[in-house]
Amino acid sequence: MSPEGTQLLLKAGRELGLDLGPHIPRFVRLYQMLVEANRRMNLTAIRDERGIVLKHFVDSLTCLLYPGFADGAEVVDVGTGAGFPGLPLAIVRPGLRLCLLEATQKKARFVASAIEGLGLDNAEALWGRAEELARGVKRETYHAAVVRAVASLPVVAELALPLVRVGGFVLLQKGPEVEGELGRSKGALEKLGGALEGVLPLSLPVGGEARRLVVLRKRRPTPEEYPRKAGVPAKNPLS
Ligand SMILES: C[S@@+](CC[C@H](N)C(=O)[O-])C[C@H]1O[C@@H](n2cnc3c(N)ncnc32)[C@H](O)[C@@H]1O
Repeated sequence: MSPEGTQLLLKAGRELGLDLGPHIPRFVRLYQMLVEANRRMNLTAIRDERGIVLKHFVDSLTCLLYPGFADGAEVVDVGTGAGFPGLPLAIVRPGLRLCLLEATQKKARFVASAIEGLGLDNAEALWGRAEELARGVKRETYHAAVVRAVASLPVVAELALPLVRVGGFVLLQKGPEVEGELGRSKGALEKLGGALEGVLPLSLPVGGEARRLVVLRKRRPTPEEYPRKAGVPAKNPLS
């Protein structure tokens, strides 16, 4: 990463109230690993330095504007792709324990190698589908889930809420279009044992793009029939 990229990251971090100074070596290393991996495979669509800094690193860190992440919490990142938002969260918050879940094997392999390369002992990569994990060993295991750019709200709710313990939360990183999805998701949330806790509007540092953090609270155990089999939530969203 160039000196300009580093300065941009520091400035954006300050706008979020974060001192990223101590974490710069890891972000530089992650940047290098992403650029190198993108030469070999189609890992991420955003490939320019400014885009990686603002749209991947900083956008991921906006999750921390929600004050609910307590040290010691186990957090699952559902559909982490190349590691977002999970890797930046693991870097900046060593007290959290991140599980980065991804259905595509080559992406999960990249995330595992990034965790090793960055020396993160508070993160693990998991290759699998959320539906299968939530119907098995990881059901109602996590204190929280984070989800960015995976699917519409009812679909993501069915993937993430069953993985979270009663009392925990799901944080969805969304754009302003989520306002339209909210009205159509009440039935799905009710079926899954969840409820909308709130929507936090924010602007991405530096560029000012509009974002929304949507918080779902897990109120009751999710009925056994959810999530439905792998692929069904996306094909036939709950209503
Ligand atoms: C558009 S990418 C976004 C990746 C990352 N969250 C980000 O914002 O950069 C969506 C990812 O979710 C993964 N995914 C979709 N459905 C999934 C499921 N049911 N279980 C696990 N991963 C899933 C896909 O393989 C894909 O890598």
